[in-house]
Amino acid sequence: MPLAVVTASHSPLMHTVAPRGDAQTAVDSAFAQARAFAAEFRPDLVVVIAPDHYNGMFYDLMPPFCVGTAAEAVGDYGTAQGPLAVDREAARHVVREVLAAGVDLAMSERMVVDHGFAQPLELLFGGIDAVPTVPVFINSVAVPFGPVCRTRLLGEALGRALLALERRVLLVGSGGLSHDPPLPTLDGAPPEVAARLIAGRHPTPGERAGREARVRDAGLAVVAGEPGPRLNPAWDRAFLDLLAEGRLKATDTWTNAWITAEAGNSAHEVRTWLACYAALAAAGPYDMRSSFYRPIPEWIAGFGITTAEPRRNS
Ligand SMILES: O=C(O)/C=C/C(=O)/C=C/C=C(\O)C(=O)O
Ligand SMILES: [Fe+2]
Repeated sequence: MPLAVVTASHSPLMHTVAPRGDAQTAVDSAFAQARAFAAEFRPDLVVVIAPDHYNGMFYDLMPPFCVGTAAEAVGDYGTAQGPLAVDREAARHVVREVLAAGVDLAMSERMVVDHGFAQPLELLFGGIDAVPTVPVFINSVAVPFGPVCRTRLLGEALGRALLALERRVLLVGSGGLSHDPPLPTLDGAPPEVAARLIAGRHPTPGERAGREARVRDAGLAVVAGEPGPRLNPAWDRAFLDLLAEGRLKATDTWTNAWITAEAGNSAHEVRTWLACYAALAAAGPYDMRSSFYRPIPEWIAGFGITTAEPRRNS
């Protein structure tokens, strides 16, 4: 049974900061195209691969990869709060098979997720609990990271596990591309920030509002004419080309320091895209069906959306 892929950037600023020109319309229409692709594929399982931003995963125990056999969204940046419709049996199958393939990953019976998971579920399917889901977390924010090839191998193992299910599985990758939004780092953090990064679960509504306001203000500063964090459209386009041409192994030589220097601290979120495409490649040659890209400084994001499916016999 087939696999298919949709990947999309997410942004906490998407619904609160208006970008210049026609960027909003262009993004809306690219999402409409991705929605139509997903609807036509008729998935009976959606595997969402996404990062977290210190809402569910903290430095008290930070896994590189984790599958949720049950999951709840915190409801940040205007996304819904509540349980995801996790397909528990499929999630447990994925954990078993990926571990058996030699790729270590954690499992959570109470995974907590944020807008990284919720935004694509809402934008593609209309809600966080609208489709049977297996949530797969890839740490893309909390350094240190393992080598990029580990993510590719995770994707390959995931793809093989999903093929064995004999279901119509849509993989959704969330995050990237080049971007560096304001996110605290543990190194050099003042004690109260470090405490939040280590175990900042259940913030008060005031604390959450403060965090969200800081990110929104960064976007509004760009709207007001400040330069904002650097994006790297050339790097983003090269990554999109690499995916379209199936040259996934080329990322094995990428170092984490190089990714950060070229594309920003949060560019590591492209690991979610790499895992999706590696999973799809496990089913054989594929074709990218659509590829949208815009640098959107007001959202502090090189913003991309792609769709892909196995190559059809001609
Ligand atoms: O300041 C904080 O504690 C949290 C900041 C965020 O959650 C920022 C998120 C940014 C993205 O998800 C992005 O990919 O741009
Ligand atoms: Fe993010």
